[in-house]
Amino acid sequence: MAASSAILVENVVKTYGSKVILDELSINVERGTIYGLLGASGCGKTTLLSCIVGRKSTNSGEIWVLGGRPGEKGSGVPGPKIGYMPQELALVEEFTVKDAIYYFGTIYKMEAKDIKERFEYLSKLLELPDGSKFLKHCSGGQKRRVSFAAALVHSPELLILDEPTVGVDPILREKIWDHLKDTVNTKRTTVIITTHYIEEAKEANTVGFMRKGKIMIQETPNKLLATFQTNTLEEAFFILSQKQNDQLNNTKAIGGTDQGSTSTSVESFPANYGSKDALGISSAKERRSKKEQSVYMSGTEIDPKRMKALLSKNWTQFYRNIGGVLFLLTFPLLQMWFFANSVGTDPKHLKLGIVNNESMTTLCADFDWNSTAIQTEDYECHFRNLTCRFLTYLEHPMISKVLYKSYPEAVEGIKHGQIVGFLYIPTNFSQSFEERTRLGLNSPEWIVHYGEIRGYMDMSNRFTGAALAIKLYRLFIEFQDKLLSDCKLPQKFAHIPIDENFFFGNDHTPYTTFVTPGIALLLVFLLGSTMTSQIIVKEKIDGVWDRSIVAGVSSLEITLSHLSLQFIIMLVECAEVLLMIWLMSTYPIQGSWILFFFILYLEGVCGMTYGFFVSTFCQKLGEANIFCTGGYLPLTIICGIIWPIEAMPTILRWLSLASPCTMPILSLRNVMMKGWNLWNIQVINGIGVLLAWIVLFGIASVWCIKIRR
Ligand SMILES: Nc1ncnc2c1ncn2[C@@H]1O[C@H](COP(=O)(O)OP(=O)(O)OP(=O)(O)O)[C@@H](O)[C@H]1O
Repeated sequence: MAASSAILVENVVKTYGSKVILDELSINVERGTIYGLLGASGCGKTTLLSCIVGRKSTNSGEIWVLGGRPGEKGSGVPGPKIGYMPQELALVEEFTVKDAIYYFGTIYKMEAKDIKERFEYLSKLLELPDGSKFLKHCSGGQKRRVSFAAALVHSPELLILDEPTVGVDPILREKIWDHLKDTVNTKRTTVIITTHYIEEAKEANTVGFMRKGKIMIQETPNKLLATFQTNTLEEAFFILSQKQNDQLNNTKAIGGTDQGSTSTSVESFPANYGSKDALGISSAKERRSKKEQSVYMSGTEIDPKRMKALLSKNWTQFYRNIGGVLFLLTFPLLQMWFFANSVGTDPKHLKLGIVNNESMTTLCADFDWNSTAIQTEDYECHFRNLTCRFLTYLEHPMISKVLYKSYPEAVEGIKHGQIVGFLYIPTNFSQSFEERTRLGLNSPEWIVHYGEIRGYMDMSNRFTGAALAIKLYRLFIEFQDKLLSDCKLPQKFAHIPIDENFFFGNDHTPYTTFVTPGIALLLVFLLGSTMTSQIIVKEKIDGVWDRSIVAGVSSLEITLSHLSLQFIIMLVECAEVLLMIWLMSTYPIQGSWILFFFILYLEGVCGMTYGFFVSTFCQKLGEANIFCTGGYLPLTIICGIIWPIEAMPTILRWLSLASPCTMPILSLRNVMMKGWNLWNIQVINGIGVLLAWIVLFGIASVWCIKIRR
């Protein structure tokens, strides 16, 4: 009777974009009955069930479940009143069979002894694998039975089963139907079940035939067979489908659209169609706005028992995934090690060509160093064989000398990538250099010309070209220093007239020191965003997130349970990064280690909130990866560790400063190199930017969750 309706769906329309999935669909499921929802693949059965359990919102129409609207406060839906078995397995692969049943039992707030009893009962009934067997080692059919048991564990008032018998052998299938009929008869449980095995729906009290987003008919199986005078439901379904096609074609032929409802569905709708009054639905409830409904749906309750179950699930998932644990814990160490050993140190063994026209380089082997600069009694200095003397300065780990006979040969060497540059030493270099030194500003041009060594660099590789050019310049200054000293002249004349002095590091402070804070922050941001997005998107893909929500867990509980574990992982990862900086950096942290760690950790948390935001709109792991790594690359480019932000166009500079990395990098660098403390305005700015992004990503995530339902 109408008063006993468990589910009432009235003129529901659901679309995905412009595609109509549920087309003014109506069904009525009476309490204490089994309703078999049949239809071809893709006709919208799963979508309908998702709307009934509150997983999906509708465009229009009404849905009432157990006297309330799904998602409405106090309706109990989603919640423990429902036992939901989705089409996907929606189980945690790292669980054992027993873990899976206990997890759902706990979030349904069952006592441990009751869960144990039900587990034993369901193990026998559904022939579940051994309780200690890992789900990832179970067959597809075994997993489906575990999933089915998880929906039954708390003996719910309403069972919503999406193809529970797929992959189940015929004997067990019969057993399952016997169990369903038994619970319906003894406990007045209501069951709505979809199946591809049309004939097994004969066991249902009512069968609804669904096609093209509509219910063509809903009747008792016997009545259907009698009406269509067939022996099987399959034949009845076939006749009805043809009838619907004919009607749609006729409607089109007279200028209608195929969106109109078929007369079949209207005519054959049973008379005992439930009324909202009979379901005890007040008009006040009806007036409740959709907005209010969706606010509740986003879920803000926190229940300690459920939180415990969720935390335990996440922890089990984490530690049983050995590959994941190893990756998360070793990645920061490896990354920092790679960085410290590959960035900032001088290049080695760069091939430098030498064209020595002054003296054959082979003769340099036994040249006399002391005879290269001889001071006479009139305080003049005479140079001989300076080339050989200079070449001793090129015995340096960065340089590997390659001798060339002529200038054109050396040019060919550069062109063919055999050397990264070459030095050309003219004939009479020593003599010309002496004249040039002696005559100074009065030197004729040809003396200047022959008195200099010419360097040619391959700048297609700017790193090696520039590094070699700077090194040669410095080595020449050293060479000149010593030469002037041998000539008893002041060494300062060897230098350009600028006296360089340094604060916070010096001329030799490695590039690594400058770039370390940036690399560390970018790394933890990347780790945070990928870790959070991957874990959450995977949970959604597996269906565990939605299934937990249908079981009554709030989104906030799931989010918090995930984040709390990830906060701890991030703590360990940041500690690893700090340890590596301590071990490998040649420049000790001048400021507070605690402040340094705090900024690092905050950056990781910012990455996590970004990852969470990404997970709210990504359906696939690959998509989430693209957003995380795709966001990381521009951040790296504009954060100022590759090139100064002062060199950027104004708009880009502002964009860089507002990004979640640039200001925090400046703060961290200043804490490290200048010893700034928390009260320094630049440090505060860096922390402020991070906090602002954390809040922004949080707000954007909540907004995205709401609009995507
Ligand atoms: N998130 C989505 N976005 C766009 N289209 C979707 C989405 N989910 C489902 N659909 C489409 O909606 C239609 C109905 O899908 P649904 O899963 O409800 O069918 P079904 O009857 O349960 O099929 P099956 O029996 O194969 O499970 C399909 O055409 C499907 O491609």
